[in-house]
Amino acid sequence: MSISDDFHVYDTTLRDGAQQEGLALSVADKIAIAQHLDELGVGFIEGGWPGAVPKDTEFFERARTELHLRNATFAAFGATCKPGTPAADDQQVAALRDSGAGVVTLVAKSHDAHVERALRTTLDENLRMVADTVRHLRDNGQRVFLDTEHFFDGYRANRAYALEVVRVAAEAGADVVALCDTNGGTLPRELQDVVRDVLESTGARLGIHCHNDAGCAVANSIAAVEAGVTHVQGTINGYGERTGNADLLAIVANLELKRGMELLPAGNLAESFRIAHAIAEVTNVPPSSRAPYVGLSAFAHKAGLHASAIKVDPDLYQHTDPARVGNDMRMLVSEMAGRASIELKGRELGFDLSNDRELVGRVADRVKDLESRGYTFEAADASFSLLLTEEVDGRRPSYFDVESWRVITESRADGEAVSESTVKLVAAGEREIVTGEGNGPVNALDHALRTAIERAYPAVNKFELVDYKVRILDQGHGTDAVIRVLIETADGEGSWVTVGVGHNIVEASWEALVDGFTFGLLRHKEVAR
Ligand SMILES: CC(=O)SCCNC(=O)CCNC(=O)[C@H](O)C(C)(C)COP(=O)(O)OP(=O)(O)OC[C@H]1O[C@@H](n2cnc3c(N)ncnc32)[C@H](O)[C@@H]1OP(=O)(O)O
Ligand SMILES: CC(=O)C(=O)O
Repeated sequence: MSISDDFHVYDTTLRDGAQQEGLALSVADKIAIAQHLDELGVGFIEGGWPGAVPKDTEFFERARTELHLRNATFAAFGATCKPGTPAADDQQVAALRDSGAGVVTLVAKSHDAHVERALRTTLDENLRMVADTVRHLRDNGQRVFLDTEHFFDGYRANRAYALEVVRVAAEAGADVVALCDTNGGTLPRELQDVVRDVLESTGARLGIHCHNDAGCAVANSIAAVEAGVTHVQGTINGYGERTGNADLLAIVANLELKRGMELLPAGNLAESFRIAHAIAEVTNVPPSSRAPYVGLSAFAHKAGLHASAIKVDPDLYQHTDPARVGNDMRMLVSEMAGRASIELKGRELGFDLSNDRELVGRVADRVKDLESRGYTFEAADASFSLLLTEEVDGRRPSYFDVESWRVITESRADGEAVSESTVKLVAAGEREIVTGEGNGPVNALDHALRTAIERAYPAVNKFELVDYKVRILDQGHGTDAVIRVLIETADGEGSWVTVGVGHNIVEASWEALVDGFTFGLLRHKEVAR
């Protein structure tokens, strides 16, 4: 049974979410996602369409033994029986019956044109298919929910018939009839009027299933709840066919935080950020940084004026406390920063700048100047931290003095190109002249630099370049344009990003590389020698 039957949080990531372009889930992926969903505390997990999609059939088989759900109940999704076929003789209905799922969610036509043109049957036969299939599964001891496909378009075309489908399903024993905005084109006020009418006309328990084609899926779902539905469907990260389904985490956060409803087990809303990102890892679809509540940018502040108000009270520029969904407020330092942005970012990085107005102003001016030359600090916290340390201490943190570096790339007879670099520097009083080889110039410089300083600073062996991004800044200039390089370095416990800018891609990379190593040594509390 679900946590509370009064209100259903119904997740369809594994079925409708998997209908998203570019998303392909293995059975193991589906099992991993189901575990996350159960941990989050949704009431129902729609696992797929057994009998139609072989992977989904296998998922239900394996789920029976491999998953021990604490909060959720599995729902198997599938269509009503075929026209002219009794439900008891329909093979696909049999697969739903045999899936072992406690709930079967049937999809049924409720739009007359779909019945006549897509299903190619009569309106009465469709009603028979709905009633027969619901009764058959109920007799098998399963709970039945019914998704009324294209309900809102169907209601517009033929209200009496759309209502009749809801009535017939409820009378046959469907616990919930979910009204589907399948094409996602309905707007909130109209949707709310329709939901109210269906509730009054049929008395059935209603649910809502929205798609985001008009950008209104979450708003429509909330509007439906406000009109009286007690079952809401959606997907994590809004995955789904075309523009996606309603984002379930945004719906739940809105209802819990703004309507005072208790939908997840106590405290679990704060797991939203972690679970949205963990599921994105499994789907291998980069999470949208601008997703409401759980996006990395959802509570990131860039404008100086915003920061100055946030310094007084974060609520002045945030609709809710990010901690309530497990997210964090972040200050972005850029050309749009003012003194308050610098002060708050400094605090985030461990510097108390509150009493040094002049220093903060100087840092803001330097950031604006550097950004006008192509640097970006909002993505390169580590370079900003070095800049700040330089202003606070009066000198840039430095662990080695570079005399010179050079790199050549050679194309060999076998067609392979390899790079070789030489780095000359002084570290801990010793002059080092080191060569490094690599499959590219940055790789060769990385090898030479770490070899040159590893004797003085062994921590450098933990550093690894995990990401490298290049961007041409003034695209009109072609190959002599200004280049920006962002390098992400990791040490097994965390990662940091540094920036370099130059007309030469290797020069820009070298600057980012040196900053990356310098910040890493600072992070490891190495003492400059
Ligand atoms: C709105 C939604 O997202 S609903 C979920 C949709 N999901 C999917 O389609 C994913 C899984 N689908 C599949 O694996 C396949 O499409 C299947 C197995 C369901 C059907 O495959 P096929 O039999 O090859 O036919 P096809 O894919 O062309 O589907 C159309 C058939 O389904 C029938 N059909 C469509 N809707 C329904 C319904 N609600 N109830 C019963 N039959 C239906 C059509 O009448 C047509 O039948 P016909 O071939 O006998 O004329
Ligand atoms: C059932 C379903 O996924 C829809 O109508 O959109």
